[in-house]
Amino acid sequence: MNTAKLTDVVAGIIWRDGRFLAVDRPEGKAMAGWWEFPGGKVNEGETYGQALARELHEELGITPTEFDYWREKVHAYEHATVRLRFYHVRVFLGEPRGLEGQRLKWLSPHEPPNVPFLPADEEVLAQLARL
Ligand SMILES: Nc1nc2c([nH]c(=O)n2[C@@H]2O[C@H](COP(=O)(O)OP(=O)(O)OP(=O)(O)O)[C@@H](O)[C@H]2O)c(=O)[nH]1
Ligand SMILES: [Mg+2]
Repeated sequence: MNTAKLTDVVAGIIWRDGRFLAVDRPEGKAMAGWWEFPGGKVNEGETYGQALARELHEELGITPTEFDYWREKVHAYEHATVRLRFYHVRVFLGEPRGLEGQRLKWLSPHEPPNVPFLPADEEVLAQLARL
């Protein structure tokens, strides 16, 4: 694995009433049509927490106020190897909206998602179901 090209990504598992938020990747983005946890690439000079708050604000218009690091997952795609850091977001301000044209779904961790999640997320979903 080429770790020199590791891309750091943060993603939020945003909880409400026992469900978490899934979004799809809109046309124009790499891997459009796949579903994921909202988030994105960490910028230089940013902490992971700052990156998470920025991405959730850019993509959904919300401000996370209570979140905890959960686990990481390294996955090699053809174009890049990503190191995903997942956070449980328990409390946030604002109502999530798909500001980049994403569709939103609140999913139960105990039911099959019935939408195609990014390959790197499959193991994460399976672990969520066991929490
Ligand atoms: N946000 C997010 N990205 C994921 C997940 N799983 C996963 O493999 N990725 C990968 O992580 C990488 C970065 O995510 P991103 O495209 O959201 O980055 P970004 O918001 O900064 O987008 P941009 O590059 O268009 O500005 C992509 O290669 C994406 O495929 C996930 O659950 N959430
Ligand atoms: Mg993103």
